[in-house]
Amino acid sequence: MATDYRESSTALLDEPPVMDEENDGALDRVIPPAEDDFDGALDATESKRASRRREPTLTRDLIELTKPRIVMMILVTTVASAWIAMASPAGVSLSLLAWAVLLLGTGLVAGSAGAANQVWERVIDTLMPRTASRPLASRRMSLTLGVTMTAIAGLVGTGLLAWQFGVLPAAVGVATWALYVLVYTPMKTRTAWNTTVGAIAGALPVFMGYTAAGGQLTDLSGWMLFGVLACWQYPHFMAIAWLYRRQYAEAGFHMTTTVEPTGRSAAWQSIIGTVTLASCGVIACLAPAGQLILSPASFLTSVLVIAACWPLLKASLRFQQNPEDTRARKMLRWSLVVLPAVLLVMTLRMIGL
Ligand code: HEM
Ligand SMILES: CC(C)=CCC/C(C)=C/CC/C(C)=C/COP(=O)(O)OP(=O)(O)O
Repeated sequence: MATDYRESSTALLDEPPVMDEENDGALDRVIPPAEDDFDGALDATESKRASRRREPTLTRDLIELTKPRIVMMILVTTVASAWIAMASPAGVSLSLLAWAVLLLGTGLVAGSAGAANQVWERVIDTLMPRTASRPLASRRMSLTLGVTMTAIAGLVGTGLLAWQFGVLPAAVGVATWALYVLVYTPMKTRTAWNTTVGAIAGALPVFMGYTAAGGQLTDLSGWMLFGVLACWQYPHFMAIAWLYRRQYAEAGFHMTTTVEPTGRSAAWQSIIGTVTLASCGVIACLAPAGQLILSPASFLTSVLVIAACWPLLKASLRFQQNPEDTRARKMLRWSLVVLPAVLLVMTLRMIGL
């Protein structure tokens, strides 16, 4: 199992982020110290991390190279998208083999994108405690192996998708890969608009699942799925960008919280992202086949979407009142619950609830 990504993510959700001791004076002028950052907590964080740390092995490093948690969540969105597409006018039912190929192919292409990002960022990753122990950054894995695995996973994944589902889902995968690796990754050190590009890249995989199951690129439900995914990434990432703002600033990344360190912009982006995410979900529930249907099912599922988004909106509003780590961590936790919940409600609606 992955060492750095998993550990740091768990720590991110549970504890105050570890701040670098060096350059604090200079950095404090730009980004004030976190309110709940105190020595006892940092010591506890370090010892918890040390007790969780497992010996890196080649297998664990290969998994970690793919950013496995993001891949898992991408696969959740792929399943929901394919299910929803199956219920669309042009939808086709997927066999067990087709499901397996869809998940394997998408997982390999997404894993290849995560690996390529780590190849690209192998030097800058050494500058952040969050990423410094990644296999390539720590030099446990050679660059040749990293590049080889990136290429094999990408080519096999794309080949599988093209073989089973034709050109369209495979082409969406290639386009997503290119946007994430070749556009988003270099943008991270140039402009905070990188998050918008990342949000598009993170949402595009819904069209892999959607088109693989016969959905058309012109379908409203496909675009509402895309909207849910793209908007969700604002509360999701603004929380992370706040918690890691010092590490991002020290490493030279341009994120909303490093260019606008009061947290106000991050908070508003989270609020607007959550409201728009809920709106996309509601539109999809009201018009599952493209036309407005006012029925008890439309009403019930719309209410469920709003109820599912409510805790995230509340967390974002509380963060807006007072941007601090505990509130950001709540936003992040809720983001990871809200996405599968909204996708579940949308799926139930589309398949005929
Ligand atoms: C603008 C887009 C996004 C950015 C910048 C972003 C960034 C991040 C970062 C930096 C982390 C924390 C990792 C750590 O603690 O080291 C994270 C966690 C995570 N992200 Fe995202 N992410 C984005 C979009 C997505 C998308 C599209 C998905 C999947 C659908 C996703 C799923 C996750 C998951 C599941 C976690 C794991 C939290 C955990 O480890 O428990 N993210 N993200
Ligand atoms: C099918 C396919 C190609 C899927 C790709 C999925 C994809 C593009 C996910 C993007 C999510 C994203 C922007 C993560 C943050 O990366 P980061 O580089 O900011 O994270 P880091 O700082 O942890 O490296």
